[in-house]
Amino acid sequence: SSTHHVNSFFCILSTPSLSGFSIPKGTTVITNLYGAHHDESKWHRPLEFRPERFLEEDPSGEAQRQLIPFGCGARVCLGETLGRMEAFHVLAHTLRDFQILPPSPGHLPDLRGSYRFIVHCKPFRVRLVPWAAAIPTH
Ligand code: HEM
Repeated sequence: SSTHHVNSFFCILSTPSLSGFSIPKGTTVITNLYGAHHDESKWHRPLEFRPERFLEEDPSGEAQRQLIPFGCGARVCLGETLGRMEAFHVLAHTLRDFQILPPSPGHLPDLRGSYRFIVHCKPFRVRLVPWAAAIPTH
């Protein structure tokens, strides 16, 4: 959920305190999106792969309250609508047309990211098998 490891850098112009912390004018502040998305006080077992937590009907509602991959507030990502639309279309079309399989059975990618300004996953291979090839026609 955090492709951006951190948000933009903000320079404090006049706010004397933020969430109870005094921050001197002129301080550069970098918010930690990865930290916000892995905070155990906000997410139930944040490191566990449970995609269902992002469904609207998830009873805990944690993702609805805590997920901020595009940042928030005055400097929220300007491309959020486009980004969401693109991600939806690319994923939906890929999953509609292909089965995504590991290169060999049980050979799964390493899910640990490589953390720079943007989180990258380590290079891995998959096999894209067209559904048409898997479904007999008669
Ligand atoms: C999955 C795709 C994307 C993600 C996860 C993403 C995430 C972010 C994040 C976290 C920020 C910083 C927000 C903050 O500091 O509070 C940001 C800023 C920004 N993003 Fe995106 N973004 C995505 C796609 C795009 C696209 C497609 C565009 C443009 C077409 C775009 C344009 C911008 C701009 C202009 C800003 C700076 C806004 C500002 O500082 O006022 N982003 N984005």
